[in-house]
Amino acid sequence: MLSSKFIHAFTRQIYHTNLITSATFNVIKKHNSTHTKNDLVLVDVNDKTGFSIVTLNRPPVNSLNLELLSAFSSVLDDLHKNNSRGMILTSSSSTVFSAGLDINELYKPDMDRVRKFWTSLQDCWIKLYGSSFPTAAAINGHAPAGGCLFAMCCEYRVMLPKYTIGLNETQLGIVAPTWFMATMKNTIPLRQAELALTLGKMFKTDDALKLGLIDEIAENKEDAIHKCEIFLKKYQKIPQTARALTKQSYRKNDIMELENNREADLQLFFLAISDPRVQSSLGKYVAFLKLKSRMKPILEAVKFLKGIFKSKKKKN
Ligand SMILES: CCCCCCCC/C=C\CC(=O)SCCNC(=O)CCNC(=O)[C@H](O)C(C)(C)COP(=O)(O)OP(=O)(O)OC[C@H]1O[C@@H](n2cnc3c(N)ncnc32)[C@H](O)[C@@H]1OP(=O)(O)O
Repeated sequence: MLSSKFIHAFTRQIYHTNLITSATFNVIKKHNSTHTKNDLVLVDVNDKTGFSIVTLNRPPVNSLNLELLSAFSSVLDDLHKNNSRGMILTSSSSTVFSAGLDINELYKPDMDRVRKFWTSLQDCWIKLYGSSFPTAAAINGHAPAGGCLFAMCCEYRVMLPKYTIGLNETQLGIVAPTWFMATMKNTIPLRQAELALTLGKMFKTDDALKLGLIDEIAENKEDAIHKCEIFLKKYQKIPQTARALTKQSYRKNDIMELENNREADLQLFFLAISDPRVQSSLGKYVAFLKLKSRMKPILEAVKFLKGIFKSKKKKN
C-alpha cells in the first residue's frame, strides 16, 4: 500500500510533468548560466540538453558540512521546481569527489548545529535518491562514505581511474545508517554489499567497475560528463512521468522507511555520536587526517628521491 505522503508526492510529480514541463523548461533555457548557492554548490544548465551540471565546491575535499548540505538541498529543490531534464553531479576538486561527512561536524559537536546538520543530510538523501529527474555522477576523484552515498543515489556513475569509492564507516568505528546501507543494497549485489559494509571497504576504480558500484570508467572529467550526458539522453525518448514513477516506486520503500522514522534516526545518530568510544575513534581519525596532510610534502619528497635513485640504478 502506498502512504498518503507518497501518493501526494506522485500526484505532485504528475502535475509537474504534465502541466509545467514546457513552460518551466523555457525559463531554464532563457536563464542558461552558472548559478551559485553561496559558491558551495555551482549549477550550470546546458542550453542544448537542459541537463544541469551540479558541482560540489568546498575546497579542499568537499567534506559535507551543514552549509554545503543546505546549499545542495536547496539546489535539489530548484531542479525539482524547474522540472530539470537531468542532473550530473561532480566536484570542483581535481582529486576528490567528496570526502564524505565533515568529521568536524561529528567530533565534539554543538548539539543544536548537529541536529540541523543531520536533518540536512536526511533532506539531501531523500531529495536526491527520490528525485523525479534522472541523475548521474561524474566521480572525478575519491568518494569515501558520504561521497559514495551521494554517488550511489544517482542512477548512473562514471568514475576516473585510480581513485577509491566505498562506505568505510566501520573502519572509523561507526555504523552506517540503515538508509546508507539501503542505497548500497540498491546498487550492488546483496552479499557483496554486506561484505563491503562490514569491512568498510574502499574500492579502486577498476574493482568498483567489476562490482557494479560504478557503471563506466572515463579518461578525464570532461569524458566523464560526456558519458553521463549519453546516459541521460537515453531518457529523452521515455515518457517523463513513466520514468519518474518507475524510479520512485523502485526506491519508495527505502525512502518511506526514513520519512516515517526521521526523528528516531536522528535520536539514533545522537546516541551514536554521544558514545565516548565513537568520539574517541573520531578524535583519532581527525588527528590521523591532519598528520597525513602535514606529512604530504615529506612523503612526496621521499617518492621523488626514490625515483631519482631508481633511474640512477637503471643507468648503472
Ligand atoms: C544513525 C546511526 C548512527 C550514525 C553515526 C554516524 C554515521 C556517519 C556516517 C557517515 C560518516 C562519514 O561520511 S565520515 C567521513 C568519512 N570520510 C573519510 O573517511 C575520508 C577522509 N579523508 C580522506 O581519506 C582523504 O582526505 C581523501 C582521500 C578524501 C583526500 O586525500 P587528500 O590527500 O587529497 O587530502 P588530505 O587527506 O590531505 O586532506 C586535506 C584536508 O582535508 C581534511 N579532511 C579530509 N577529509 C575530511 C573529512 N571527511 N572531514 C573533515 N576534514 C577532512 C584533512 O584533514 C586535511 O585538512 P588539513 O589540511 O587542515 O589538515
